[in-house]
Parts: sequence; C-alpha cells; structure tokens
Amino acid sequence: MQAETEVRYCFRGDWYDPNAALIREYYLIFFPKDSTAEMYDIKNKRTFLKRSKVDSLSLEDLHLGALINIYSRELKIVDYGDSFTASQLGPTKERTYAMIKPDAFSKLGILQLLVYGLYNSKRGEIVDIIVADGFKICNLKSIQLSRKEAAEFYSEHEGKHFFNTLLDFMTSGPVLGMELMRSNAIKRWRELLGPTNSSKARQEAPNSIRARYGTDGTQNACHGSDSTDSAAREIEFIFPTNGGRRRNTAKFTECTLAIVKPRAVAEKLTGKILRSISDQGFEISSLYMCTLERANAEELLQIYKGVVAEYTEMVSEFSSGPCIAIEIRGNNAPQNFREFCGPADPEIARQLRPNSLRARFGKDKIRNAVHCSDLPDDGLLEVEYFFKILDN
Ligand SMILES: Nc1ncnc2c1ncn2[C@@H]1O[C@H](COP(=O)(O)OP(=O)(O)OP(=O)(O)O)[C@@H](O)[C@H]1O
Repeated sequence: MQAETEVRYCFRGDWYDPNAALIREYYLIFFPKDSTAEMYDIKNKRTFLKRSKVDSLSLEDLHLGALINIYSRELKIVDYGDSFTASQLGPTKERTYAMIKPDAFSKLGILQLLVYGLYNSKRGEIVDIIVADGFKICNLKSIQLSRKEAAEFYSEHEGKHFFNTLLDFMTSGPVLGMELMRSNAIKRWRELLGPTNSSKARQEAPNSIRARYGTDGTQNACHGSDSTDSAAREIEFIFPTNGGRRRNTAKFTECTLAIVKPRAVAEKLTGKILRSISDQGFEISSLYMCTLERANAEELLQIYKGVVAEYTEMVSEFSSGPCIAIEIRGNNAPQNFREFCGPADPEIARQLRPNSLRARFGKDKIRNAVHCSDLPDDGLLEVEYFFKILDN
C-alpha cells in the first residue's frame, strides 16, 4: 500500500542578521498537519532548524511579505519556495493596497472604520465591507502623508489638471493604509470601490464604497491598487521593508500605550477591543500593526523580569505574531486606562472587575488580550518607544 504524501508548503524567507549585518536566506518548510516547520540555510546548504513545533504559526500567516517569528528569528517571506506552494497558495493570497482617504477617514473616524465597521453590521462601514468580503488585513497603519509623499504615491498623475487638488486633498488629514489579502484581491477591491467619480458611482454602482462614502471626483473615500505591480509598489511605499517608515499620527500628549497582543489579534478580537476602548471615552489617536522581535519584547517588559514568574512566556507571546500598537489619549490616560484594562490575570479580573478589558477578552495571565503601560510615567515613554523609536 502506498503511503499518503504529507502536504508541505515551502517558502523563501530572509532574515537580517544584525551581527553580520547581512541578509541570510532560508527555505521555510511548513507542515500544516501538525504545525511544524523546518528551515534550510540556502547559502550554506544545510538544515538550520530540524522539523519542530511552531504553535504560533498557521498557514494563514504565511504569505508573500509576511513577517513571522520563528524561534526569535524574524523572517520575511519573500517568495514561494516551490511550484506546488506557488500554485496552491498564489491565487488565494493575492495582495492589494487599500487606503481610506482623508474624507472618509474624518467622516467616519478610525474607530467607526475599524470597530463599528467590523462589529455593527447595520452601519456597514468600510472595514466591515473589507472583512465581510473575506479580506485578511495583513498590515495597517494610520499615516499623515506629506506633500512629497503624496506626490510620489500619485506620480503617474503629475502634470494632470487635478494633480494639485489631489495633493491638497491627500495631505489634508490622516489616511488609513492597509495591506489586504484574499483571492483576486485587486479586482475585487476595485469592484467594491466602484467608479472613480463618486457622483458617477452613485448612478452606476449605488452600493459601492465611493457611492456611499465619496463626495466628488477627487474626494472619493478610498484608493485601490490597479495591478499586481502597482499593489507591490504601493505596499512597499507605505510599508517599506528596506528602511524608513511613513510618519504615524501619534500626538505624544496626555497619552498612554495599549497593545492588542498577538493572540487577541489572531482571534480577531481587535475590533471588539478597540470598540470597548472608545466606548469608555478614550481617544485612539494612532495605531499600527507590527511584529515585535524578541529583544524589543524583552525591553518593553523588562520591569517584570525577576518579578513576574511568567516573564519568559510573556515575552514569547509578545513576539509570536502581529500585534497592534495604539496611542490612547484622554484625561490622566495612563492611570485611567490601566484601571480599564483590569488586573493582569483575567480570572482575577473576572471576579474583581468584570467590565475590564482583560476580564472580557483575556484567556489567562499570558494571553490577557491587552498590554497597557503600568506606571503613570511609563505612558508617554512607551508611546515614544513604539511610535518614535520602533516606528521610525
Ligand atoms: N478628473 C479628475 N478630477 C479630479 N480628481 C481626479 C480626477 N481623476 C482622478 N482624480 C483623483 O485622482 C485619484 C487617482 O486617479 P485614478 O485615475 O488613478 O483613479 P482610480 O484608480 O480610480 O483611483 P485611486 O488611484 O485613488 O484608486 C482618484 O482617485 C481621484 O481622487
């Protein structure tokens, strides 16, 4: 009897080795059956990691451009490693760049877009449309584009009569940049957008995003890449992987830091958590998705080292996948937000503060959904760490 071949997917991944200051290339082989992975060093032609369990990794995390953490190594998936993987996953994992432009951003606000959009189907806001249509949000950031950046982004239109108006508009307020993934992502997102001109959209595609949220020919709510090449270029432009970052929208006043931890992001709790934060009266002034390296997680959590028994596990959870860093603003934000987060242990939180974030969304002490700055003086320092140092 012939043995059944085990399904395995192969990717090419780059890891930046800071000691040698060079990029090392690996094949990453993933076995979905038991969530194990193997790594092969391409240059040195040898196995780098024997087949080992990587619980935090799932096939959903593995797509072109993804940043994943394998045993403290941040690997960027740069290509498919074999034709089987390319043919199986390529069509289902097409990426596009979507951007909520300043008109829709300010009309709806980050929270309505992200939260009510996700969780109040009656409002049917933009992100709801995105998620409900089967897109995965692979990256996300609120950005303030400079005129130079807007001009570069829309360089194909330079010289056209509407170019200056377009730049005025695109720099008039924050935008929300998103890298989206699903099958036929580019075509599907543009179908959802409808015609460029919002008035035409209202006539020809009244349910489209531009018909519903756009104003006119320039202020048309959202952008979508028009080809695979432009998607790759635009994703790289907004979320550069080779140095430099786009300016975030953090304000650094009356603020504290919240992080939606990787397990909560993976369980799609981000929207519910953001909604609770805003319902409580806090302002979400800036946010972005990132995958923390172990060293950064250690730095953030250093005050717990030697104090909290679960320190090592906490660091592992923090660096296990994408998380969302948020600048929270409000009166006495560090203390008030910390109270709203509740005790670190969700079991205790459920007894003592049943309405706190950790009581509602936490699983256990490690996977307690949300991190918040602990001491009053740490609020601004941690916001600066995430929004000035890590995101610069
Ligand atoms: N005739 C016009 N008058 C004013 N603004 C325009 C005009 N044509 C395009 N624009 C603005 O420039 C943007 C880029 O134009 P383009 O032709 O690439 O449209 P699109 O591909 O539908 O939009 P986008 O690139 O933003 O997804 C439009 O979304 C709109 O904001």
